[in-house]
Amino acid sequence: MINADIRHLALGGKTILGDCKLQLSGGWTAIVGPNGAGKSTLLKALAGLLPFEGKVELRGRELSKWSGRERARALAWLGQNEASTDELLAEEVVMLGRLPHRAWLAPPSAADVAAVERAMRQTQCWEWRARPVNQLSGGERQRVLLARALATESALLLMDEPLAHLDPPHQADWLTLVRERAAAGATVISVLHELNIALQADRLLVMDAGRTVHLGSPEDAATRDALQQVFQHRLQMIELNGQWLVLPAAAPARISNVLPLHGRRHD
Ligand SMILES: Nc1ncnc2c1ncn2[C@@H]1O[C@H](COP(=O)(O)OP(=O)(O)OP(=O)(O)O)[C@@H](O)[C@H]1O
Repeated sequence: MINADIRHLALGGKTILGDCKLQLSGGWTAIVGPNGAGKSTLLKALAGLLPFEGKVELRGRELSKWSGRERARALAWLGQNEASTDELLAEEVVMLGRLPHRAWLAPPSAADVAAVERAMRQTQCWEWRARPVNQLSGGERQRVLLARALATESALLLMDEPLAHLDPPHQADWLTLVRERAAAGATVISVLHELNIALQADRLLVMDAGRTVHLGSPEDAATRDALQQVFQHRLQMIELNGQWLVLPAAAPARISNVLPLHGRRHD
């Protein structure tokens, strides 16, 4: 459903991306890599928010040929540090996700209102729908922005650091939501710093120095090798009950003391 070949992207006269390729259809893909690798920039390019040399195709048609409205319906975007909607009420922010579905200046339809309520209940922010976003905590605000993305009901969700400010129970809720959307046929692509959450994705897209270096399942040893390589072998990777976990290599390896006998390491 999304096919990209970004040959060159520059910002401020500096090359940021080169040789970024991906082809994804369905499922959840986590983009991971070191600071400055170009993860956020790649996600913005996939959303059509930055110019570049190369192409991004959605459903076989170049993104640059989609109208703004078609694009806004086709993909939902959750960015980092969005402050432009701070003066609005939480419910108004989520309703922005329905704009691409509405006729010019038309009031929200019953379907729009229902989609907003559904999304706000899914991210548990319905209770504070009448509060201005600038009075919410970081995690509460993030849940409103996530609801806005969900309310779009797009088949493609692009999320940059969606877990920012979320506590562990809400991170787990986000995982459930993403899995539900992927099971319903959506393609979810998220930039994640939390490698332990990223390792639960269907696929990891590993980036380094402005390039995509590997795309594969967390279960594949080659994917974990790519992770070790881009993080300079500074990860301890441990398999616990069928799930791979990561610790910074500099941290004391105390978890090995509590590993069951079948625990495996991938250094
Ligand atoms: N507007 C800009 N002008 C010039 N350079 C930029 C601009 N935006 C980003 N960069 C640079 O592009 C590179 C990639 O940035 P990007 O935010 O995509 O990385 P990232 O992998 O998401 O990083 P992080 O993990 O630190 O969030 C960085 O070196 C950054 O300094």
